[in-house]
Amino acid sequence: MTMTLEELAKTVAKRAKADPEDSWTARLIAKGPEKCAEKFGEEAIEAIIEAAKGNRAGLTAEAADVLFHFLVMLEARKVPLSDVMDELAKRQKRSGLAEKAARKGL
Ligand SMILES: N=c1c2ncn([C@@H]3O[C@H](COP(=O)(O)OP(=O)(O)OP(=O)(O)O)[C@@H](O)[C@H]3O)c2ncn1[C@@H]1O[C@H](COP(=O)(O)O)[C@@H](O)[C@H]1O
Repeated sequence: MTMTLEELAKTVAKRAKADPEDSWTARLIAKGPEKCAEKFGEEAIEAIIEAAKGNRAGLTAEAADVLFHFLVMLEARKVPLSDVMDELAKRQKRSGLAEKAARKGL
């Protein structure tokens, strides 16, 4: 069983409109975009800790939390996942090092 980020983003958009009594997504969204961003940051730190420890199972679980809360943060600010993917697609023709060098030249 696998799922795509696009599928999860659709679930997040749907659950954002649910009753906060019944949905973690709706509860977070109801607290506002700043809280959603803060929660994403907390989950990212938990993932960093597991990565630093070399705990693969822990990192897998925390990475899932990061991706879910990343999508909630985007939903809270109404940034579509497709815009993020389009931004990545634009970068596909250029290596990250070349992009960094070009930015330094600005
Ligand atoms: N993928 C997730 C998902 N990942 C994590 N979480 C929730 O995120 C919350 C994280 O809370 P906490 O930080 O308090 O928990 P913690 O990270 O264990 O932290 P500690 O308290 O242990 O330090 C938990 O309640 C998890 O259940 C998620 N909640 C929902 N989803 C997806 O969203 C769908 C809709 O969920 P609802 O919005 O709840 O209906 C679900 O069917 C899933 O597909």
